Amino acid sequence: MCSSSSTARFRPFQETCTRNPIYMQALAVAQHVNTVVLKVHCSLPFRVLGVQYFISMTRPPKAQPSLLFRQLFEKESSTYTYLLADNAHPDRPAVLVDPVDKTAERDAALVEQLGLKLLYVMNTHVHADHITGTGILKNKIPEVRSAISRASGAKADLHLNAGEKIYFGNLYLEVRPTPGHTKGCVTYVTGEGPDQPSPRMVFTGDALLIRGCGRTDFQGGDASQLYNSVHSQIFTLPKDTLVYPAHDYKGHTVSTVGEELKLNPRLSKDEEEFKRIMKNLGLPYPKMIDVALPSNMVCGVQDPVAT
Ligand SMILES: N[C@@H](CCC(=O)N[C@@H](CSS)C(=O)NCC(=O)O)C(=O)O
Repeated sequence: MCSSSSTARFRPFQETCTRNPIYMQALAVAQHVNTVVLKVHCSLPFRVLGVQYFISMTRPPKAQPSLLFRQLFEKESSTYTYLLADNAHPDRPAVLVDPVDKTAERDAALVEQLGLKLLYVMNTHVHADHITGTGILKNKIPEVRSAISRASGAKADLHLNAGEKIYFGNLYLEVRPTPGHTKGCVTYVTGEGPDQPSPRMVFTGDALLIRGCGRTDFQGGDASQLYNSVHSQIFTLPKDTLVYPAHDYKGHTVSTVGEELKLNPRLSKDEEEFKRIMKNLGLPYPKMIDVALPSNMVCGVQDPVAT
């Protein structure tokens, strides 16, 4: 609301700007962030040299965010599955990242309830601890295409290469190679630009976990490679980028690049220290590894009768 103070004297905008360094500073800040418009007639009153000024900041209308986003959990393997869709597009096209066989029915039902058109089921890598839900989803929704990195060596409808953009409506995920946990690991990052989600979101699979990272002791794992993958492909993203991993064992749901750069107890160290930590993890092999690996090399169960 505008002030109704009778003592206030109003000066024209030009005059106040050129005569008053505080206004000049405020204007510089406003121009810097490029979203704020200064006016001299409303809100925040302040007094300089006995003259009452008023300043208000208004944001221009922002484009409606069109991303529909769901983080879903499978408790036996502590796996996160992510559903993303372009809500503003008439078809509401969608992608699923890292579904699990045990919760594939739930995911398919959610897609249907929300009226989405599922285009791709995208895996970040060949998982060793659970069977992917990709095959089951393909059986339930025949138009769906499975996707995984070419480097994984797994069978899929779509083999992804570094830098590729996977579109769902006007939104997209960019493919970034992040080997080290497995040789074919990739990370998916939401698009860059005014029409894409802000802040950006990164789906890191097992390369980067919240306050942790994927193990490097099988499937072509390599600690040095993982360290360099995360530092070059993930930690170079803006600090406010939201980090969504494929697993969490401690109840975390989301982090940021800035938070992990500073607080990740493994990846915030130098490479030599990181390699020492990874060598001494002493984790038992995943219980499901012998059934999960062969199944995931063909993107999961292909025949519903066999489930
Ligand atoms: N106990 C679980 C497997 C736990 C495990 O090894 N998780 C992997 C990701 S799935 S291959 C991992 O990289 N963990 C890193 C860590 O620091 O925990 C099971 O038996 O399935």
